[in-house]
Amino acid sequence: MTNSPASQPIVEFVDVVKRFGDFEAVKGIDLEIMPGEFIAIMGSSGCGKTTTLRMLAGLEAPTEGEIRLDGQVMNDVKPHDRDTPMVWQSLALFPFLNVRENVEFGLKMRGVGPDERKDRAMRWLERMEIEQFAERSVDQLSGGQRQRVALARALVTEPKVLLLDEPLSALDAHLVIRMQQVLTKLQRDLGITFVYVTHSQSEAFAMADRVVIMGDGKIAQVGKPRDIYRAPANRFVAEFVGRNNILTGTVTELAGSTVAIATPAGTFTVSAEGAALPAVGATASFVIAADLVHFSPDPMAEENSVECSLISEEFVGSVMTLFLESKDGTEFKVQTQERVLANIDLKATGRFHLGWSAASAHLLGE
Ligand SMILES: Nc1ncnc2c1ncn2[C@@H]1O[C@H](COP(=O)(O)OP(=O)(O)OP(=O)(O)O)[C@@H](O)[C@H]1O
Repeated sequence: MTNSPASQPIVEFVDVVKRFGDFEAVKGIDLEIMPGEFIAIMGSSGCGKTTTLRMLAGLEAPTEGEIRLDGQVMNDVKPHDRDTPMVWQSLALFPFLNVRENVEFGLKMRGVGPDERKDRAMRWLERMEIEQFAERSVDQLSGGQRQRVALARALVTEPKVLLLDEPLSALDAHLVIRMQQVLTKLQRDLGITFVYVTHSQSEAFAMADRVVIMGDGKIAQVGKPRDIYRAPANRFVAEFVGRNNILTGTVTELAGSTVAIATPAGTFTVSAEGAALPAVGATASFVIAADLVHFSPDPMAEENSVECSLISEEFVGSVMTLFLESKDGTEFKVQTQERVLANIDLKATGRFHLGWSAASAHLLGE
């Protein structure tokens, strides 16, 4: 468990670079993680997220920069001398040990005696609700049960930081949701810092306090899930997060902190609150989250509006996404609850007016 004062980061990356030969996999990252935070590192394949986690675990050494744990530089500390166990997709449970022995393993390595080992392992198996399988061989367990054994094994030594590398990616969709709940509850109850690598936005956004978006070996944005979704820092993050409309045009007017941008689909106003104001004549991009776009078969009194024809619709759970196109061919996405559409015959209506406020549009940085 952590003894760090809450205001001191438990993990610090200071200008960390990792090169494999000539190839730079991690290109100078700075990141502070606070005690008790649930951090998700997210990005597409090859962006360097696993390498970042492996450096924190001590499985790779940084080429440049410093990694600190609780204020101590860890660059040359071996994995087993760190308080940062890792749980990953393939689990790496020992097939020749039973469930309880797997959980006891880390304690045995630390010289804890057999009675205490057994007690502590059993407590963790109970906590993970798998104590009835204690004497079973690990290959007689389901995927979800194995995942719980792996968690119990990592947590039995009461680490300061738990590292998780795509731990749910081999599980069925329904089990993923169940294990997400188990993990978030566990993290809250224990107050341990979790650093969780995933390529899945839904996993990252559902569980993490803050999400780190990585692209091409660099950190593109760090923030709360909601802030990343509503206010992506740049086009890369906006595209990665998806479910939004990204428009680009020329700045035609500045009025206070509102910017008018002429795009092929029309001229729209965007709030530049908190962002650097672009110059008139400059090219600028902005994003409007699909769920902040209103729509109606009739013209609307909104700050921004555009007429579109409906191309297709997608229905997932109770959420409906409409794909539309303005006269010039710009695509728009609108997301709404299915019940809102209950009284509209989409196909017969065909054309819709979309509208949004300047405040719900967000100016993108470089
Ligand atoms: N040991 C290694 N030797 C050479 N290149 C490596 C090594 N490990 C990783 N890389 C390269 O570094 C880059 C980043 O790899 P990393 O595993 O961190 O990506 P990732 O974001 O976790 O991707 P994925 O989601 O596919 O696991 C990749 O281009 C990868 O091929």
